[in-house]
Amino acid sequence: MSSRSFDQGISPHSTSVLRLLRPGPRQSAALVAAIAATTALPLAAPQITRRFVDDAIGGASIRHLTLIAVAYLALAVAGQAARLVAAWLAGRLAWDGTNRLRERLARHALGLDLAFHGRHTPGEMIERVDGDVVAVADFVVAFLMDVVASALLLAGVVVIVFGVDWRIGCALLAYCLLIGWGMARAQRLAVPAAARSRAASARLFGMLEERLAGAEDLRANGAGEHTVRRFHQVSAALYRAEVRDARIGTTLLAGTSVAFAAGTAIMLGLAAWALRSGTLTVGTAVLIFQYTLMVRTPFERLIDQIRQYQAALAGLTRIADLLAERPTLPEGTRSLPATGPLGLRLEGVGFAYPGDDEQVLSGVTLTLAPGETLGLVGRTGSGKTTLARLALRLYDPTEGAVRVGGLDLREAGQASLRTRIGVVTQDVQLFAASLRDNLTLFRPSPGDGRLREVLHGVGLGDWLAGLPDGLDTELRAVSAGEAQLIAFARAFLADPGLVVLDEASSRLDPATERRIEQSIDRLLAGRTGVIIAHRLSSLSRVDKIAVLDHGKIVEYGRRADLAADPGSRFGRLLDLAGVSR
Ligand SMILES: Nc1ncnc2c1ncn2[C@@H]1O[C@H](COP(=O)(O)OP(=O)(O)OP(=O)(O)O)[C@@H](O)[C@H]1O
Repeated sequence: MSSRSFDQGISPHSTSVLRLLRPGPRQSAALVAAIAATTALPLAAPQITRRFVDDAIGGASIRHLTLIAVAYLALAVAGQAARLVAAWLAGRLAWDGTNRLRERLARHALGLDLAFHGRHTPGEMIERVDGDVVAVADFVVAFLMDVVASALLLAGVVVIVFGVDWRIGCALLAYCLLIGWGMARAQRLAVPAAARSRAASARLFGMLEERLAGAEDLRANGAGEHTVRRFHQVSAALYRAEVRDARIGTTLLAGTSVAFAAGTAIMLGLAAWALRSGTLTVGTAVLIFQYTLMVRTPFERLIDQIRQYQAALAGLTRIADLLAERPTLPEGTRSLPATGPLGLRLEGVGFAYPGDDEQVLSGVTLTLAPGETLGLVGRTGSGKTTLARLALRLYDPTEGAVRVGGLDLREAGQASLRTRIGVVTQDVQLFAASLRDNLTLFRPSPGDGRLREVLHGVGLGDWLAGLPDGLDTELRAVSAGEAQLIAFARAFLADPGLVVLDEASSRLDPATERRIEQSIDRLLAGRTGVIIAHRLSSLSRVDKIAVLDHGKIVEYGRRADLAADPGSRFGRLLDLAGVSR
């Protein structure tokens, strides 16, 4: 692997990623020393063998020969110890670097806006933040341990043999170059087969994951047999790819072994020739033989790293691309009013999702005074959730402006936005963590007293009392209703001035529904609210109604006025549901 191929493959962004993996100066110095020892100690071993052989032939005493043998043993042990220390140091370096990089990527990914996350699945992000990072870090360790140490060892062997006999040195150098060239070429044959085998394996796992996730639907619809047949086909494709990969691998291994054996025989022949012509001693011939044997392992390691290098380079590029992603929503610098309810005003708002031509909202104008509540009504796909997302500034409108507390949301800073505007979605995300962490979302707790008070406030007092470890209980099986109430409790804790509420559309039991209704009333008291209403009963509490149809407001006004208007859509909706106006 030449340094040129490294330079060609690594972009400036990737270089900045590698900088994150760089160890401190003391760690680097220790590693350099350990790698130097890992290389130098094995290089010294054949010198001792030469001495032993020549001295033995020269009739040295048993004591003298034993001492040389002990020195040889000590050298071997020291070489292994140095390798262990270097591997440990390189491992530490990789772990530290991996953690730094993973943390940086996770923070970066969390800071990117919804438009980005809409384009990338959670699985893809996990692969980036974990899989790619590990591939890169592993390569860094392997690079230091295998590439650097192996290259040093090879160079050392060639230099030493040159010193012994320049003609044999030349032959060894030519042999190394030939073997290196041959192995690199052979590797090129192996890489596509290995890639095909990995792709087949990814397909199998992707299919398994998807089918297992949908197991309930598949069984309910009697699609099990078809799924198993498909599974069989994908497994067969993996088998074929693996067999091909293994066949190429075995052939290459056999070819490499023959090439090394031939090379060793030639070097041995040269040494024998030099011995006969009297230019070498027997010990030196043994030394050359041993050095020739030493070239095989570094070569194999180097060649193996070419394959790892491809994977690491691909990972590195993807990591760098992710780090180069910038939030598309520029951060404002102003703050929303710190206390009290916040008014909401949409002025001629139009919106299309990034990369999508479809106009999801157009010409939406409405006003909510501080403390007022708005019920958003409309058929599925009419744009209710999208409108809520704009009020939370998860996206910016493509036309018009969204103002909260008099401030255009584009001018507001993230911190103020996230504390002053709260959201409760129907898709409540609970984490495998304690109830306390689920309430505070891992932020410093405002105190157990306050948490208990809020849980009582949303009607979860009895539930809390029944939990084995109270606030420290790890949340596992939580019902949909309880999850909703926990989400209300989160919103209470943040004490926002504007609350966006996407009501649960699924049916809950009457008792839970009542508790949720009560919690909504408490949450909205003294706050401005936008409710995406799925239950008409929720609309009894709102001040205003906006009916959305295909992204346009087709009816908007005070609830009481619309209910009283015999021709209004809202009135007809109430009539249809049998709810009194
Ligand atoms: N992330 C997205 N990217 C692209 N288009 C989207 C995205 N989310 C929603 N849409 C599209 O925007 C339109 C409005 O969707 P939206 O979810 O706002 O409707 P909704 O009224 O909330 O529907 P529901 O009542 O089913 O939740 C739909 O045509 C939908 O396909």
